[in-house]
Amino acid sequence: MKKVYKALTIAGSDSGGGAGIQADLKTFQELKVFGMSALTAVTAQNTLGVQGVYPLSVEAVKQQIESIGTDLGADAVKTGMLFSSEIIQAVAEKIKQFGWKNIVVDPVMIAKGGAPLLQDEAVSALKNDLLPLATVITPNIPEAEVLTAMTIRTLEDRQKAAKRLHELGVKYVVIKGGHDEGESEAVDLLYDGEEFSYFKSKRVKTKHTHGTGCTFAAAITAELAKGSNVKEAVQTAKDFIQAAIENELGIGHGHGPTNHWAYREKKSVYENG
Ligand SMILES: Nc1ncnc2c1ncn2[C@@H]1O[C@H](COP(=O)(O)OP(=O)(O)OP(=O)(O)O)[C@@H](O)[C@H]1O
Ligand SMILES: Cc1ncc(COP(=O)(O)O)c(N)n1
Repeated sequence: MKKVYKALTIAGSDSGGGAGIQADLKTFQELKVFGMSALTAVTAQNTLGVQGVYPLSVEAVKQQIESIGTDLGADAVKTGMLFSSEIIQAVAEKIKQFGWKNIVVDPVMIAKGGAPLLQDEAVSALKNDLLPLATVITPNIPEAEVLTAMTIRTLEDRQKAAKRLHELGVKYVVIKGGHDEGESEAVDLLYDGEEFSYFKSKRVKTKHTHGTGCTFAAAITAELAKGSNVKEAVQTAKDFIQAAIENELGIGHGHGPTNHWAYREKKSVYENG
């Protein structure tokens, strides 16, 4: 029988469909991976901002993961908005219990509009409990600054931050360059503990970048689930997010979502000649 690859996202719901579990599940589907989810919080959210945050109980989070772990299993796991230290500890415990591999941690802290999606005191739980289990971590520049307690201005700063994150036990560190706005290219840096690799693309001038981080990390997760190595997975994720940003949908009145089906359409153009 044909192997079905499966990925689990442990994250918050974005009612607007551009970020959070919605972005993750759409991305998994586009990359032909069966998507499953454990919700940590429900947000009332649209392209204009976050109107409400409703965390779930630790018990509810644990039980969802338990339901998946005792039946379906997962070839890769992504974490997104985790909200509190209690939820982070429960997630870490369950990942260990089921012996899951290919763990992608997107350390979501603040939504683009400024709404906090992680409590301040939860940063140490993230560092101490979850990062040692992570295969890949994908902070943007502000998140990397919080996790390393350093200011990041130059590429050398980013390299230094990546080394610090690697010391916390993460195998591969990707520090994304979406926030490096003065540049004409969007450059993501990957550190594997020995060397740095750079993934570059043309920076798109657009305000429709809601959920880029979630989508990028979900694409890495899907590719790891299918057996790609981390470098290959990051390259596919970079191509996926570039297509999703370039082919904007232009919906909503604020910062709109990216186009999750653009990569598939672009690929089929190539494949069909
Ligand atoms: N304007 C842009 N043009 C091209 N690529 C971009 C642009 N903005 C972000 N990216 C890419 O999108 C991915 C996500 O990067 P970013 O730094 O925006 O993450 P993020 O801030 O966590 O996203 P978000 O918080 O919006 O979900 C990276 O691969 C980055 O290079
Ligand atoms: C539920 C949830 N998870 C993650 C994000 C981050 O995405 P962004 O920074 O693009 O708003 C979000 N807005 N909502």
